[in-house]
Amino acid sequence: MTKLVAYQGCPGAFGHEACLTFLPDREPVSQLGFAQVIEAVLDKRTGLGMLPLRNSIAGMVREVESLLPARPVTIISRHWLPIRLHLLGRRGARIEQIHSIVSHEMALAQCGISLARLDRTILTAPNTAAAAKALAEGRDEGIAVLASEAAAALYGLSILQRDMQDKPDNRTEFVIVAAGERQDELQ
Ligand SMILES: O=C(O)C(=O)C[C@]1(C(=O)O)C=C[C@@H](O)C=C1
Repeated sequence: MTKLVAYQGCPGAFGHEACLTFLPDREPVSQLGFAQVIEAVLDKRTGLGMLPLRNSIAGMVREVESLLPARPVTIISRHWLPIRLHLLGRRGARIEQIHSIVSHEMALAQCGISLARLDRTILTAPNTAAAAKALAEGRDEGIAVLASEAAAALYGLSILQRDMQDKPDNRTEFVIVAAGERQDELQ
């Protein structure tokens, strides 16, 4: 049976990249939110869950920080993933046309300096890759998203401006969680 790991978002999300990087032998399973990642683990639909806990610029991921002690899951390992955030637009879009920038609130918080310089309307999305997918499926050339290079390639978006993060060594600590406290019961 294929071993599974739950993550929040869709392919191209940093949670997805964390699964491919730190658990390459497991199949990543997309979940809508962080709470659903934990429920997937507790319901035994996946053996493990991958959750972002803190970022070197933006600090703690508050929702994950409060969920972890509230549910019967154990952190079995911790890993830092480098995070590069690029400004992505629809193919052919130019940066002058952009009126709004959309991303996950943690990603937006990592790019405060570049965003202040651009001075556009800021909108939040549940996930960086979900924002990229919605942009690709829509029609508005005035919207850009902050997301990964993998998301640009997956959803056919153009990179309008590279490396929007405030510091070049930006990184997020991901935790791998399992149900209960016994590591030898993992599926
Ligand atoms: O939106 C994503 O792509 C995520 O995986 C979530 C998340 C987070 O919640 O911190 C993960 C890593 C980055 O710090 C930005 C966003």
